[in-house]
Amino acid sequence: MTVASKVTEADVRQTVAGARTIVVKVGSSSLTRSSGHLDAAKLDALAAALAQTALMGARVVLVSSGAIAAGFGPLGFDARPGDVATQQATAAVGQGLLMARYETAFGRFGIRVGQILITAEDTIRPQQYRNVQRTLGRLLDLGVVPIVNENDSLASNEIRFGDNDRLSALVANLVRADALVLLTDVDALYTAPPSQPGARRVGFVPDVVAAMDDVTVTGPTSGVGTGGMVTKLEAARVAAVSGIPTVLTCASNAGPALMGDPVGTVFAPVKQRGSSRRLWIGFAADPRGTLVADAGAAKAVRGGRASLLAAGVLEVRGAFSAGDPVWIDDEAGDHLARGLAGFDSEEIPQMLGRTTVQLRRFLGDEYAHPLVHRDNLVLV
Ligand SMILES: Nc1ncnc2c1ncn2[C@@H]1O[C@H](COP(=O)(O)OP(=O)(O)O)[C@@H](O)[C@H]1O
Ligand SMILES: N[C@@H](CCC(=O)OP(=O)(O)O)C(=O)O
Repeated sequence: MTVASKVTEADVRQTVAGARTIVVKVGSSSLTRSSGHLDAAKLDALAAALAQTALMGARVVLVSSGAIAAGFGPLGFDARPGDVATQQATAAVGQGLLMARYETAFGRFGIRVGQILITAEDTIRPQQYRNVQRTLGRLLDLGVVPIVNENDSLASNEIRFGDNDRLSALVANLVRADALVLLTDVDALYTAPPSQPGARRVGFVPDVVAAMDDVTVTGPTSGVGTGGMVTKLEAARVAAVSGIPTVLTCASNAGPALMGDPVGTVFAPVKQRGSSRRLWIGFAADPRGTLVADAGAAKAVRGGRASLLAAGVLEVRGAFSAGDPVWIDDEAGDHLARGLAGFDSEEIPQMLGRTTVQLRRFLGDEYAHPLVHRDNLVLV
């Protein structure tokens, strides 16, 4: 949508109702019973609401949690496991069961589903990023509803999304969605956790960045979900700065939310859509190291159109591989930008302070490249 200076709730709801491409995220808490086990009736109801939207011509991507919830019962556990290794094994069992349920549920409407499992690590590698983007695009062209989850069984503890909220915002950005719908176990955002006396429902958030200071949010309270309201606001923020409106409500409101009815909380986009690749670099994962720019390089990077050349870098910190996200800091230690490194951290010390001509002469053609190319760099 075009972002006017005073966008109203009705404008944003209308954009959601008319969205051609929609990413819907459903949390574990909305797919489970109070025991934490998967609730097939809830899953069926959600699939029915999404199928209706898809049959009306929308391109729908579902980001679904629930692998661990679906897996622990069949494995004989009483509750969701707490340790990472058992969670990963449980997700390996549960993910297949979850997909089987979705296949049946969408199949009733003649709709095919396709599974995409993503690790945070995948999302920061340019090749993988393009592959995910291309596959999702092709699935949507084929009329399939892609069902995305974090690849829990392979994700490393250090670098993982954990919750699926931020992943859904990144997917929305990747498929250039017109709307993001976050379905959870509360009907809306409240000014404080709903269990607190005096918490008021918020219907419209014109500026999510400003709103983050005005509401009190906590992590999960259900014992099933992972990120709570904190990561949902973060997802709404990522979507908003990607130019995408977000609706947050409970899963039973999925149908009305997609129709643009006044349910839940709607977040306006805060600026025009940026390049999805750049946004991805900006939000996908935590930087693994730092390149310290000298004053000249810092000025060039701040200008917004320059690559970071080895000639202007004083120091490299941290251990990372080519393609990993890194901070670009100035000499005072302030962050200037995030970017994807062009080289492994071990290769960089010999390159520091050298011009492109010197790099070619002393180290060879393969080193005559920027440490971070401007296409892979986002100012912070
Ligand atoms: N300000 C708030 N407004 C609404 N809900 C909140 C707020 N702060 C915390 N919460 C809690 O966030 C929970 C949803 O997060 P979570 O359990 O992680 O869900 P999901 O599994 O859908 O990701 C709600 O059950 C609610 O209790
Ligand atoms: N990837 C995990 C989801 C983790 C989780 O609970 O996320 P969420 O419900 O979004 O807080 C799973 O499928 O079990």
